Amino acid sequence: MMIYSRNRRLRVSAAIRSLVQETVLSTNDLVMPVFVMEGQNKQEAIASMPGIFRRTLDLTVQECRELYSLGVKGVNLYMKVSENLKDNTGKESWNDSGLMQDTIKAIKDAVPGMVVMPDVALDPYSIYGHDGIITNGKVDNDATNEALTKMAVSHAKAGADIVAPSDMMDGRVAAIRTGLEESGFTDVGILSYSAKYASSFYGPFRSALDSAPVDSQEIPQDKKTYQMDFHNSREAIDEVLKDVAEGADIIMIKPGMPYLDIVAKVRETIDLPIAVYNVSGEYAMLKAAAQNGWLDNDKAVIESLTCIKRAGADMIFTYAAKEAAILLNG
Ligand SMILES: NCc1[nH]cc(CCC(=O)O)c1CC(=O)O
Ligand SMILES: [Mg+2]
Repeated sequence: MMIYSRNRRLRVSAAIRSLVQETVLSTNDLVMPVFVMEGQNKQEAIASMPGIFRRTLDLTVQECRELYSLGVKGVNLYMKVSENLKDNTGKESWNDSGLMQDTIKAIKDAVPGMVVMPDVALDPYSIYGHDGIITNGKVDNDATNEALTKMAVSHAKAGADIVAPSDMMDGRVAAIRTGLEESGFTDVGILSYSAKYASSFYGPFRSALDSAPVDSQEIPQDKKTYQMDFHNSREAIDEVLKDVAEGADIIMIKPGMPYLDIVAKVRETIDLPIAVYNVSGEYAMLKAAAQNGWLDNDKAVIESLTCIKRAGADMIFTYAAKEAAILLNG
């Protein structure tokens, strides 16, 4: 039997393979999450995320300069909030001279071209470690939306390009959009974490910010009443379509690697840009294996990010953004 059609013909040389490549990762696809803390000229390593640090504002700005010169054009900001500033309402989050607001201003001053995307969620500011205000032992959806709106408007005042709500309250995109329009911030975009799952892969992030739900009988011990159930995928489409209708500019799916079926499905459904979050636990797994010599770090980084793009991501939030940019720049 003659075989006329041979797929291996297009794999014969590196040059042919490069001509037929469907998906190519570039620095244009990368967004770096950064952790900021109070103080000056200090950085603290995060044990469960090798290569990742919490930095004070001055060092964060320096890092943003470096990222931008490597071609990373977006940063996603998270604050380590002092215990004495935490309460149930999260009101420090809309303090116009809070650490987040100062960080946004400082980055936009030093690196104006950098797309600054602050995280909009209450957990780092909450004494309970929840993404919402607690009323009678429950996460109060509508009260939380009011807080998130104040927070997003305060970020916009500080100069944020795009606000990124990661809380999973219902109706918060519409609330935030209305707040931004009413305050005149018509050009500030919303990147909505639309399909965010209650995931065990967020563990290293929560230890980086000390933001896990606190151990108490009075409050839910997990985030399952607002983040999605990982058994479900059709529900993700419903979440995404609602956020599109409410005025989201970019939608996010999170986590990344174990959820690429969701990314592909959403890609077929909507035409807005899709962001995917390659989360802390995914990063930790890869680093742990690489440190043991069980995986080739550089190859695994580029492969995993390229595959996330292949599934349908237009941009990837990843702790490997800097090292990937260095590798891509050759
Ligand atoms: N609003 C909280 C938030 N924003 C980003 C992450 C996780 C990111 C990561 O694991 O890298 C989390 C954790 C959570 O929902 O508990
Ligand atoms: Mg939703």
